[in-house]
Amino acid sequence: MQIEVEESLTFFRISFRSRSTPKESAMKTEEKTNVPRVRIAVLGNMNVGKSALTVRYLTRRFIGEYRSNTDLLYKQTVTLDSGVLDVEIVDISAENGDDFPVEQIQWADACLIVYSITDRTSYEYAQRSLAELRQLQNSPSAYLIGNKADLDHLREVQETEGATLAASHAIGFCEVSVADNSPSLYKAFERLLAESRARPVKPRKFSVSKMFGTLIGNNGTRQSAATTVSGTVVPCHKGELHKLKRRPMHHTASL
Ligand SMILES: Nc1nc2c(ncn2[C@@H]2O[C@H](COP(=O)(O)OP(=O)(O)OP(=O)(O)O)[C@@H](O)[C@H]2O)c(=O)[nH]1
Repeated sequence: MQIEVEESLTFFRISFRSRSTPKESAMKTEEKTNVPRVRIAVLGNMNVGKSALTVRYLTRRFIGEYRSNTDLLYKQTVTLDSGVLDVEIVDISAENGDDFPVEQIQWADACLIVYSITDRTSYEYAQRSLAELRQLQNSPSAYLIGNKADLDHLREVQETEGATLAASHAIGFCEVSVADNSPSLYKAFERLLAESRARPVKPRKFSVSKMFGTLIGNNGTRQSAATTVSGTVVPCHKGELHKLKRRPMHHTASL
């Protein structure tokens, strides 16, 4: 089954409307003043599950086929134990070729590098990406994820290989199954958010004209301390993302 992006977004928008009254929305806007922001780039070869993983984290849902040949920017507000955080996640389309997406990575405060344990080529892509990342000045913090752990019978990459690669770059690593809703996925995001939490910022104006849809919160199965509040999805065409400058990172010990 293939779900086109816009169909999915319509679904999310409907769900969002039932959640807040205009008064509540206004209050949320006010509360958002000075909300810290963290930007995450999700990087990996084609078909490793980048979109499924991003949507799973933000909505707790698994979308089997999420077809998009452009980068998608997700904006979401999450509540962690220590407070509210604006999270922006760019799901980098691998269909734009093999070039390392420097602009997207420089835009981000943190980078999730994903491969599939069933696809050695995707592991090699992750290896190259980590090597490229290391070359960048002021490179974002990173985390390595081996996805599709439910397909152990098709495994081409051993867990120790992922762990060794991550250790050689001094970053975190876990294997997950986005399909099976592995709790480790949420821990990976939370660790990245904790490492990359941005400092408080001035209020921002969201571009309604660019707002293609709305992502909703959870489906009642709370997986972690993070609770999704509201969000938007913005398709980012090549060259658009880097116009948004990265703000200086503000590291905190914990959220
Ligand atoms: N078995 C299994 N399939 C998964 C898992 N995660 C994603 N998939 C499937 O893998 C395929 C690719 O998932 P996507 O999320 O579209 O992957 P992507 O990396 O965004 O792909 P591109 O858009 O090509 O860059 C889809 O058929 C998903 O249903 C998982 O944990 N287990």
